[in-house]
Amino acid sequence: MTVLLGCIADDFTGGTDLAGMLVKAGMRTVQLIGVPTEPIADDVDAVVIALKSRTSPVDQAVSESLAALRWLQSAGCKQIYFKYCSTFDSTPRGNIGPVTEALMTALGAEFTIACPAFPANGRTIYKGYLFVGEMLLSESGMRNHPLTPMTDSNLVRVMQQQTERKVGLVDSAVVDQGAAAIGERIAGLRERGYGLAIVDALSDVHLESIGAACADMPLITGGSGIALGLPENFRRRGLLSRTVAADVLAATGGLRAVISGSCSVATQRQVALMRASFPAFKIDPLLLARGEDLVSAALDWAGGRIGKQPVLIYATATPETVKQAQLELGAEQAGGLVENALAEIAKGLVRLGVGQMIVAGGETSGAVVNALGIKGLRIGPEIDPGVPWTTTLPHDASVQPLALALKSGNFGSEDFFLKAWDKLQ
Ligand SMILES: Nc1ncnc2c1ncn2[C@@H]1O[C@H](COP(=O)(O)OP(=O)(O)O)[C@@H](O)[C@H]1O
Ligand SMILES: O=C(O)[C@@H](O)C(=O)COP(=O)(O)O
Repeated sequence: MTVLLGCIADDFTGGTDLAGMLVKAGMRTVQLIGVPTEPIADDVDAVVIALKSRTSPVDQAVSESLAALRWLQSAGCKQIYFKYCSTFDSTPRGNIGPVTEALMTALGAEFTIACPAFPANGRTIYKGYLFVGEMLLSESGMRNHPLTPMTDSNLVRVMQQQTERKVGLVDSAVVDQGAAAIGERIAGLRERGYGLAIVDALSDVHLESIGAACADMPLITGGSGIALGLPENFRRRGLLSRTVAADVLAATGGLRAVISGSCSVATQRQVALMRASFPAFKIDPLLLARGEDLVSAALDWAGGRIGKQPVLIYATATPETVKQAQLELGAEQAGGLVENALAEIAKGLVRLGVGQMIVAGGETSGAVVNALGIKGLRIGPEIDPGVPWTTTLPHDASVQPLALALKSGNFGSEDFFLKAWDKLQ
């Protein structure tokens, strides 16, 4: 088996976002949860190893990323991709800079790019400044993120704080001119001692040009956007088929459920719409803290209702309600209580016969995937930009695959929880 592209993602939903982009562009892709201990299937063009390293201590993020790199190198990968968030989520110390630097050193890479742009989801970069929709990153909701508040939109500055290597810029005027011009600018930067460049991108055409310009780089770093242009590089070299369908999943069946622990604006709208016409059960961290057995209550409730239509179990709440819970319990304890409860509920739902499940929220997805003991996911068709359907890789041939959609808090249209099922066979 030779895997063409090896990817390291700093969280689980970010991993499926990237994997979905690769599948959309024609690469058969699996996402592995952590560094695998067992061999993977032969029919795979790209592997994403999903870590939970976005906010872990720098040393831990670096050592886990290097362990992932070693596995990807042993699988024969021709190029390595480090995936982080399209809003460049990181603390001033890292982990984007230190992990990038460690991967560059291990790969002997003298230069790489950093490009979190994802225009389809409103993340664009202009003159090195990251925009979220109409707003600068530092004016968006990300300025209040509990773990990685982003208060500077200038990515050259942000990245330079996190790395010893000199950080430059490939601006949109150059990117507009296409791959050859980007390559020339990069060569110029390298001559002047730069080791990294933030690359502007405002459109998918830009992403494709950037992908083409990076064909020979041992390491690429970014959000999922620039993955759009990479498969074509492998096709041009005759390494990737133009005809094999990449998004085919094993058939799944069973009951349907949505679990939501995300309190992001997009998820709040999605939960409100689903609650209006489907059975819904709310998880309140304050009741959990008082020792109420909401896991059994939710499963008893679901057992009586779940059938032809999906059910929703959610902790999603407004910022005021979340703040109140955090004041009483502490942010970490409130989050942990909810994550544990939702993960136990996910296990119970599978026992009840759920075979198709949507999970909303990055941390929530991590908790659910770990509780279900999932080792890997085969990536299928896109539901909305950044969110594909996946099916669990069988760890035992007798176990039916589970269809899972791991939705980043900020992704997906308002009717995401209603329409997603139509994309399953
Ligand atoms: N009602 C609530 N009160 C306090 N914390 C909550 C509540 N609902 C969810 N949470 C916590 O908020 C965090 C949401 O993070 P996450 O799942 O990553 O979503 P997103 O992708 O939107 O950031 C989780 O730790 C979750 O347990
Ligand atoms: O690049 C992105 O925006 C996403 O793939 C991502 O990483 C989102 O993280 P969460 O919001 O924590 O799910």
